[in-house]
Amino acid sequence: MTAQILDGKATAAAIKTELAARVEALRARGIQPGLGTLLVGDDVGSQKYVAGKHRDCAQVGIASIQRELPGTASQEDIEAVVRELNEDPACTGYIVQLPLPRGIDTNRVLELMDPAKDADGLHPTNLGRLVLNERAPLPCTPNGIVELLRRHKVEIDGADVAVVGRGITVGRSIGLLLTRRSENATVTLCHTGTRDLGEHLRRADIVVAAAGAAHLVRPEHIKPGAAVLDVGVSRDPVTGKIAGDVHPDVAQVAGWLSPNPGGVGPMTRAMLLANVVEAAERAAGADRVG
Ligand SMILES: Nc1nc(=O)c2c([nH]1)NC[C@@H]1CN(c3ccc(C(=O)N[C@@H](CCC(=O)O)C(=O)O)cc3)C=[N+]21
Repeated sequence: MTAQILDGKATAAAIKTELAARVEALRARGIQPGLGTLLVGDDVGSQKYVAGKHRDCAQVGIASIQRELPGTASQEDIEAVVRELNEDPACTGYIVQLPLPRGIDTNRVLELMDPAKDADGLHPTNLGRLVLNERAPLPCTPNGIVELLRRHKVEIDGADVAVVGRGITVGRSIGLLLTRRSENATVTLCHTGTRDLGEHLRRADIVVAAAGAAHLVRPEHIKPGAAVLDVGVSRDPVTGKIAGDVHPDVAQVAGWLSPNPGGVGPMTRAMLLANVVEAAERAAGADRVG
């Protein structure tokens, strides 16, 4: 038996179709959602990601606002663009593409963003709201993972989840989503200081591998039938090829496996669009109340 595929590409396409209908409804009321991106420097990978986000926007009817600064931009230059995007009514949500160049205080830039326009769901205010169970844009990758599991009817309620990696964008925030009453999972956060990673992985019904360590999660770590999500991206030091955190042979043991690429990545992008649409809907609702 090989694992069933958690098909992020197809699921993201379905979500985009749903979002297109919501955008259409907003536009019928005279509201045009717009996603802004701020890209600093000329990293080819970052340029590619940002271009992909604008392509996604075009597909669902969201307008694009593209801002770019050279890699030599100062803290003040970057903050000036953030202030502009905060003020721009055409921009209903935006992201500052990470990483920012060396020497830039990233947290100071992110804190300057209007939390109501935070399409990544990673603004400190919004992470705080998540802790407090208040409505807020949700972090895109964790939200994409939950949505991918839901739409494949993988049982989350009561599941033991092992998360590998304590990065801000995935590891540290996904437990906040999965332990809400609506998801009801039990979550263990593993990291490089975890004494016996295998012990935690072997008891997990769901494994989220987000460490950025090539093929760290191996078939002998996986409980037969478990759902495994491969979030990591790293370069194999030997072959130079891009590798996920999950060894390919895990497919022989797992019940569900998200491919990489084609799994969590497209879901992250779909959830970014969802945050933009929701922010525009929220703003429209606030308008109505006056
Ligand atoms: N403010 C900010 N927000 C981000 O969300 C953010 C960021 N900065 N910096 C960089 C990382 C990386 N990231 C990816 C999202 C989707 C794919 C994705 O869809 N990948 C395709 C691969 C296809 C391709 O390479 O185009 C897949 O997994 O199938 C990849 C990478 C978001 N990031």
